[in-house]
Amino acid sequence: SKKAKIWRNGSTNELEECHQLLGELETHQDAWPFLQPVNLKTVPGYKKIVKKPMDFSTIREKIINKQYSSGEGFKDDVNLVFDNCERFNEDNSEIGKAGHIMRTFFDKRWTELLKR
Ligand SMILES: Cc1ncccc1N[C@@H]1CCC[C@@H]1S(C)(=O)=O
Repeated sequence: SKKAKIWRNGSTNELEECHQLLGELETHQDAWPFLQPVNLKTVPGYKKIVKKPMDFSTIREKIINKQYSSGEGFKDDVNLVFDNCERFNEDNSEIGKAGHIMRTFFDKRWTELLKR
């Protein structure tokens, strides 16, 4: 069977680790563009260009409502936030730069959480 993932604190409670990591994302100084859903009324083109909007508050709701069955679903939604950001924003824009910083931060913390 699939080798169980042992998390940093030895817990196998993946979703508790995800909830903790979400808190770190939300309080990061460069999280400001991603805290709430992109405003589809005030951001021209976003609704058409970005097929699956995602943001940190929506991820929080999904954790609370137990909509993730594993850490993988959580990781996929966090990466969706950053992929949407890259698709819509120039790399050297303020929002684009924040997205790259946040993705690097997330990738590092995700790797630290996962001990095979
Ligand atoms: C993440 C993103 N991607 C494309 C355009 C805009 C945004 N964020 C904006 C910047 C600050 C908050 C607004 S928001 C989240 O209120 O739309």
